[in-house]
Amino acid sequence: MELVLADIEVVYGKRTRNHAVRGVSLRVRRGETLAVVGESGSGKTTIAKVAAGLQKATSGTVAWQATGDGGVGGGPGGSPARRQRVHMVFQHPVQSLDPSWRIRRSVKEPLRYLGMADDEAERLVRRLIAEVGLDAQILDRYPREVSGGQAQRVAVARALVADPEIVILDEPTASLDQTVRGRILTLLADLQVRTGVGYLMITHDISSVRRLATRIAVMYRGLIVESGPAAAVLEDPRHPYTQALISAVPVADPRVRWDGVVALPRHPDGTLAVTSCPVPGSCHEHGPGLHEVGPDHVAGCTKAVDPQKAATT
Ligand SMILES: Nc1ncnc2c1ncn2[C@@H]1O[C@H](COP(=O)(O)OP(=O)(O)OP(=O)(O)O)[C@@H](O)[C@H]1O
Repeated sequence: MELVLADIEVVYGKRTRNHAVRGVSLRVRRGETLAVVGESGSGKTTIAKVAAGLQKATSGTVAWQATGDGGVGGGPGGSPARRQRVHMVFQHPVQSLDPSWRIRRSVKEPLRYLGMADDEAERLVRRLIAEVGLDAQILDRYPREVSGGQAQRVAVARALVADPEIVILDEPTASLDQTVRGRILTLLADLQVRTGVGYLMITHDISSVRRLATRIAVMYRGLIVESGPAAAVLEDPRHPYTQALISAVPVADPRVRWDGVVALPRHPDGTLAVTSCPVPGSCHEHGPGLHEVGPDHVAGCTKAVDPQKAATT
């Protein structure tokens, strides 16, 4: 199955209208990881919430399409009674768990919601807790009694317990230290191989992108300005904004985040002053639209600058 967002617009506020997302289209397939990257305020979390059904789009559609991989909708994959289509993992794992519930209850909740009998739910919960590398004893604890890394493993177990098609990861490792971050990324990658789950990952963290992404969508001021296979976008970025983002992060230092730390130069009106931009200031509103720059690789720049050419002009 494929989650398809088409032409999503989100405008916050009635009086002071904030056009947070402008005509965004994307798709996430089972077994794939789409990383949505871009600086703070570019609309990534809003897109994640729309995809998860937690935020209504002002216009556009969110739909599931069959891809013939036997997912939800009567195919051979999994019992529909155990299936949830989409689940979200948030940035702050401890805060995302109800403090008054033992871990067992939090992980079991999606199954209870689906009406599963308690003994079957208990069996599944124990299996998932083992799969995320935790001891079953943790089920009797409260969130305040576990570490941030353990809480994120619990959140991943809870996200996967109802066998979703897609898990939305909103900055899944941002609040964790470097070592724990690496382990959670390994866990997410393993679970994807084992279950075929698809990930829509919102992140600032370039090491997460390099590690997990099969596709990358780059957002700038509510627009997708480039998207394509991860290797193509990382190695041959074509939009000046993507080029600026990638060149601003030294590859050798995975601790450097893709945002906040990176101060990109701006014009007084807030648009980016990217030196390789061929038509500065032309991308204010809906931009020039996306066009193909490589196999399955699109960029929304009038010239979709060739980095080598840009360097010599
Ligand atoms: N509930 C809300 N009400 C009003 N404006 C909002 C709301 N949520 C987000 N916004 C605005 O929408 C724009 C996009 O925000 P969003 O959180 O989606 O961006 P982001 O790329 O996820 O940023 P960050 O990385 O900081 O979370 C921003 O201008 C933000 O201020």
